[in-house]
Amino acid sequence: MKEVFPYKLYLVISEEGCAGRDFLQVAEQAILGGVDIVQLREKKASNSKFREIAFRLQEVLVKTDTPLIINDNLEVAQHVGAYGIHVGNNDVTPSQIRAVWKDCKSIGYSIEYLAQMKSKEVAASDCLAVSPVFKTPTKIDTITEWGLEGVSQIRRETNKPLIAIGNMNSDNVFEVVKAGADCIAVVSAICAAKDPAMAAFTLRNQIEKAL
Ligand SMILES: Cc1ncc(COP(=O)(O)OP(=O)(O)O)c(N)n1
Ligand SMILES: Cc1nc(C(=O)O)sc1CCOP(=O)(O)O
Ligand SMILES: [Mg+2]
Repeated sequence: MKEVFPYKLYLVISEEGCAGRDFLQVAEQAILGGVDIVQLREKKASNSKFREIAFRLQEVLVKTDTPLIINDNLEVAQHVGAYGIHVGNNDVTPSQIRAVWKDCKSIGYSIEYLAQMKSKEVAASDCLAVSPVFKTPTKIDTITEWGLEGVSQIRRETNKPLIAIGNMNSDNVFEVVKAGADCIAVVSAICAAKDPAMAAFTLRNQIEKAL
């Protein structure tokens, strides 16, 4: 049987986050290096701009059959025919998404409190983000810094695929996977790297070593 979420290295990208470099080239290079799923996270774009950027990214991703996840925006996700969507506690809920987007292949949901684990929203999700594993300047409106013990604690509560996010880098991904993560999601470790392909390759190697 095909695994629902076989992905190991998850790039979260925005046009602005690539600091002047062409974000499509960054995505392309990252995939060459070992990224196998990409999320477009455009927090400030209008719907029409978000759609336009998503279509451009989708054109790059289809060449390698790499799934596109849209952050937050259900309208954009459906419009571009994305693989799935990622949402948190202040967004449209996984159960609302499930009710209206019948062929959505992946709903990701951020876990910020342990109490969420018993919720119907976790039940409606396909994969869960440990949000964040470590504090990060890339996203400062976070609540719990889970740490390695938090990853293991959430692991014990679910068999759903766990995505670790927040300050993930080549020095810590090995132990984060050992603690129970199935997939590592990054922004800076790839988007701010001089060589995104090499950065992805190094991260992927560490992940594979830990599995
Ligand atoms: C893979 C992944 N994990 C967590 C998040 C954070 O989602 P959320 O809590 O909704 O915060 P914003 O990204 O919307 O600011 C994510 N986007 N991706
Ligand atoms: C998009 C996002 N979500 C987070 C969460 O904790 O839910 S942390 C984050 C940004 C991760 O960036 P970096 O890899 O640069 O630390
Ligand atoms: Mg969100």
